[in-house]
Amino acid sequence: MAAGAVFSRNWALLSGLRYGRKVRLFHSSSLLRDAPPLPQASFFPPSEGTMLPPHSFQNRVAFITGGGTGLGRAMTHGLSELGATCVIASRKLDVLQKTAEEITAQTGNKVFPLQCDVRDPQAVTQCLDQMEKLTGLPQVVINNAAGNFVSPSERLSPNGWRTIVDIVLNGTAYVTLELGKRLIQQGKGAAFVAITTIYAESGSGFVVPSASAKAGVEALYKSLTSEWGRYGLRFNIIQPGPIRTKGAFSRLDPTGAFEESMLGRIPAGRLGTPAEIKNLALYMCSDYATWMSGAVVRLDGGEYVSMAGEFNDLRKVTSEQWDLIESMIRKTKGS
Ligand SMILES: CCC/C=C/C=C/C(=O)SCCNC(=O)CCNC(=O)[C@H](O)C(C)(C)COP(=O)(O)OP(=O)(O)OC[C@H]1O[C@@H](n2cnc3c(N)ncnc32)[C@H](O)[C@@H]1OP(=O)(O)O
Ligand SMILES: NC(=O)C1=CN([C@@H]2O[C@H](COP(=O)(O)OP(=O)(O)OC[C@H]3O[C@@H](n4cnc5c(N)ncnc54)[C@H](OP(=O)(O)O)[C@@H]3O)[C@@H](O)[C@H]2O)C=CC1
Repeated sequence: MAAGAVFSRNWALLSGLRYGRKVRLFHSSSLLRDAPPLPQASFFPPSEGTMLPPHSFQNRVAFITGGGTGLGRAMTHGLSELGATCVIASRKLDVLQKTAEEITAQTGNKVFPLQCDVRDPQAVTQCLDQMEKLTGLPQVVINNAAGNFVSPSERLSPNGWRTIVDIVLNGTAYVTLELGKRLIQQGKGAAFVAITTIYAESGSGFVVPSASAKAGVEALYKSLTSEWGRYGLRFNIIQPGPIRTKGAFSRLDPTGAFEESMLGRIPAGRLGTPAEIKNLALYMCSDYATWMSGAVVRLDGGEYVSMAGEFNDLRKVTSEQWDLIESMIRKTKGS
């Protein structure tokens, strides 16, 4: 389908019309179904299992911000399954407790929930004090907590900007710097991973605070790679493409109108899954990746390069149209 047609259909959706019916404009609406994957997705089925050998994180401690939901929960589950004692931290203690209980019951390894708003440096210090008492310092640190919403930039208030930058950039900095200082003082090494996104590199309209903050996180991690390698600390970055989690899609595509055009841009023809991020994060933090530091790995089914290539829309040209185009090109003589 032509890009214009997809846009018109999305626009009709935003106006409350789909397939000629009025629908409620909520992400959770039963009428607003998830867009189906494209046919080529059958070549690229996601694997849900955990990739590394059993016990890969035995006797290790992992600290995961935002570990109660979405991608953070998947990474916590994987680490716990492979033997790690996990500490998960975010604002909503009830959500953390439920996740911690469920994962502990499934894996037999302890998951500790700690309440912490990463925007508050004092809360971060207190949370890490509590963790040190419970488990000691971690060998694995995943900075995954984030806030985001789509909004025209002219509608952003200073507090809207500050909220996102505080969670994403300042929160990651408070956690990373405080843990780094403690690890250095105790002479202990660790693997840090930050979850950013594909538009940290390109920037993106309508998510400007998030794009700015994620770019800052990448600069922070690349800088510390150089400075703190000598202390046994390594830093890597994952840039996920779109993955349907409630936290992300309720704030980035609340009507469900844009999922179809997202899929059209992804050469693999489907969204990513939390398990795919889990397996990459676990590899990055494992003993198989001790030479990996300062890496930025994009995991997006090819979406980023597909959006960037000038001529990529020629995928829509039919074989008959190519016959015409080719004959026109071949008829051209000289410059
Ligand atoms: C598709 C591929 C790329 C995808 C990338 C995905 C990246 C992600 O980061 S997805 C992660 C999404 N998850 C979350 O955002 C979870 C946490 N989010 C939240 O808790 C909230 O959404 C929020 C970030 C807003 C923080 O909540 P909090 O209660 O602390 O803040 P509020 O008091 O509600 O709001 C603070 C100010 O922001 C303004 N604001 C909130 N929403 C909007 C909006 N939709 N549009 C414009 N402005 C908004 C709000 O009005 C406050 O400002 P002010 O009124 O001036 O006080
Ligand atoms: N899903 C996607 O398509 C993509 C996601 N990402 C990134 O993946 C990561 C996970 O996102 P996802 O799982 O989708 O979304 P979620 O909303 O499920 O995850 C965000 C987590 O951050 C926590 N959090 C938010 N604010 C704070 C705060 N102030 N202090 C501590 N914790 C906080 C939330 O917990 P609580 O509410 O309890 O505080 C929540 O668990 C994020 O870094 C996001 O930017 C990147 C690209 C694509």
